[in-house]
Amino acid sequence: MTFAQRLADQQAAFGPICVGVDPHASILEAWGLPDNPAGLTRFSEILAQAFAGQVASIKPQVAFYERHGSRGMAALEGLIGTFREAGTLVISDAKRGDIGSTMAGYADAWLGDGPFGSDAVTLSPYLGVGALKPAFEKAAENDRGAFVLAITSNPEGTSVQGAGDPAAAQCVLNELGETNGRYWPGQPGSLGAVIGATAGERISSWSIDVNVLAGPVLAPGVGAQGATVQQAQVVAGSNLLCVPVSRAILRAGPDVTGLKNAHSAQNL
Ligand SMILES: O=C(O)c1cc(=O)[nH]c(=O)n1[C@@H]1O[C@H](COP(=O)(O)O)[C@@H](O)[C@H]1O
Repeated sequence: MTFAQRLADQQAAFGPICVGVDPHASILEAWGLPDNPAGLTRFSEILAQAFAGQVASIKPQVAFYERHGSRGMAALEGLIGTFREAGTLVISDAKRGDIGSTMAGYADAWLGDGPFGSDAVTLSPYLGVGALKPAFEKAAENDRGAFVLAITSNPEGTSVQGAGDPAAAQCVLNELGETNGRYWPGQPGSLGAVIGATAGERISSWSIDVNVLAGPVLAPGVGAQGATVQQAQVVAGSNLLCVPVSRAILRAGPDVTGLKNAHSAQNL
């Protein structure tokens, strides 16, 4: 089954809120855990108790594992394996992007069957959407997905993403839509876009058509960055909406019931 279909099925059962797994030093401290690989492992165990098999998806931000070197990355491998075994989709937030030949290495790492193999990965299109082709091919071959940055939740992206007419962000969405149509004709594609829940005004002022994507939209920015789930619904247009929420959920930890309630409170 395609990633797009699996995401739709999971969200029909559990709702569109994806648990953002961002173990900032301050979150570990608030949870009474050390800022080291053992702390990350314990953090993952608590998250698994609260959410494995009980939410549609999680989005681990790999930076917070990378900062602890190989033992940090081992904790990430454990997290990915535990959640995928429980049937929860894992969207690894690695924001990769490089020339095609190098991209093939990233595609193997994040969309293959190795230790970081995930259901989907986030990608950056600055080297060109076409340069990401090895990841798109791997996604099609292995029933995985990708979310490519289009209009990010932070204000600093505006000068680059809004440049040109049509805006660069529209060009990214157009190329993704064409590629979805080629790999997954007649059905929703598994190549998604990242469109911040905070991006409503930019979408209007740049005259962006998000529906050309015909794939899922990952809309971060809800909670700590000030946007609401209703704003996220607007930016996704007619595409399937997936809403990652990190700090606004994790702040309720380490109490497992508190975490579950914080997830439900955001859900539609
Ligand atoms: O790709 C992302 O997930 C992402 C894109 C974007 O435009 N803005 C954005 O905040 N993110 C990520 O989404 C998460 C947001 O975290 P919270 O603001 O705590 O919910 C972080 O992991 C960010 O790296």
